[in-house]
Amino acid sequence: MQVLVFNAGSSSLKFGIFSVTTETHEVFKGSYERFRAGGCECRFRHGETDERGAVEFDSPSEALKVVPAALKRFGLDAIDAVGHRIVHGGARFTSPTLLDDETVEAIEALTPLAPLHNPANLEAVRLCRGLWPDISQVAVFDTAFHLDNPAFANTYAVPARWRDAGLRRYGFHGTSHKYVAERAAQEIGRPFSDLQLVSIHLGNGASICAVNRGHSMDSSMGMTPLEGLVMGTRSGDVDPGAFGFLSRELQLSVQEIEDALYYESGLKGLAGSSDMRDIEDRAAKGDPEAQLAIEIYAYRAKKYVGAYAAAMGGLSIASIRSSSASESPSFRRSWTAGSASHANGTNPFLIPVCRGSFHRTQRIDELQPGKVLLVVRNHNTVVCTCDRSDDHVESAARAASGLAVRH
Ligand SMILES: Nc1ncnc2c1ncn2[C@@H]1O[C@H](COP(=O)(O)OP(=O)(O)O)[C@@H](O)[C@H]1O
Ligand SMILES: CC(=O)OP(=O)(O)O
Ligand SMILES: [Mg+2]
Repeated sequence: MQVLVFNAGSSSLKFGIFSVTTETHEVFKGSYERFRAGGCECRFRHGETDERGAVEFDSPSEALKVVPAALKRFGLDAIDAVGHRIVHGGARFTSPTLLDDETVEAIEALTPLAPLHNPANLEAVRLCRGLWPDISQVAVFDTAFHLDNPAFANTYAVPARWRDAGLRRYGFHGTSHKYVAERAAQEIGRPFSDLQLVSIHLGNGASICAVNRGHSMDSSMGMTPLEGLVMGTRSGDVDPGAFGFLSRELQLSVQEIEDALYYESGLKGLAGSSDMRDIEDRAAKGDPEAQLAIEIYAYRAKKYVGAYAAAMGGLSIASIRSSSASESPSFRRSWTAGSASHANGTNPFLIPVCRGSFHRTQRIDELQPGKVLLVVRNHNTVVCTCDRSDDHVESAARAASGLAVRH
């Protein structure tokens, strides 16, 4: 079965064709990213072909329209099912779901809780439903993995009437965290259900998940993908007291504050660009603003790792799925800063929060681009071989093939 999969993210459009039999095998991988006014970068990989180029689209939505032609050019337009990564599935979507008018409408209703994502995800759904009305379209949800988080982790300490209205924590990047955690367990040959794992996902959106003995226990994102880590354009954690301050001092409306937290904050707010590659270039030339932005970004992530290790009562593995971790020397310096072992280049951030010592830790500067690093306590360290862009899409391909067969 040939499955087309879309991950229409906040800063990129990724898609792939999977051949799904007993094994799931990616036969084509396409992406449009680094959108700027007037253009973006594209890449298509198929067999021996690895084509890179610059094209004129200035948004993922523009790029989406040419995907069918790109697939046709590679002779890949015979499709049996389509899988879509959908970011917010609310409390309703607990598992992969066939898309029809009613489910699409329900996902659309969740747009206020994921304004950067659900509209982009649904554009891909609409395009595919228009092109292939008779083919099963399946959604997999970032939120589903976290839906059984314990109440002490997913409840905000706010008035009951707010909670009754639906104010609660969800968590995102669930397909990625689950995929990486399962692969981590496989790599070290231990049951998933035995491990206390912290999964660190650093992309344009970024989150950390405590995966406790096979289940998501907590994650740094909340009701929306705005809480938690510093991201490309999103602030992550900010004192809620900021709303009153900004309203009184700068006379900003709720909408203005929310827009700034989603679109103008994070790395962009700190250093003028949302892309770690730009900031790394400037940091390497000694730009203090860029250096501080990277320090803040790394520091916030490290804080969550420590918190989750403490919350789970231990830590077997930390995994990092991140281009910045693999390719930004300033990030790696900040990540290992503040530790006595810094001098020998190990990645010691876990030591203060773990009992015992590390048998051996992976040098973070050995992390290969596109790979996931696992830091394993009392085991030989393993670099897991999953590609950083496979996590959401592979989950979607499996789900789509399963549901399409049953449909
Ligand atoms: N070579 C690189 N070096 C440093 N950072 C990178 C590199 N490639 C990508 N990044 C960072 O990762 C982000 C893209 O993450 P990704 O997860 O692919 O996007 P999305 O969150 O839109 O799916 C970029 O915005 C950039 O900050
Ligand atoms: C949920 C989220 O932040 O997704 P992305 O990383 O694709 O922006
Ligand atoms: Mg992403």
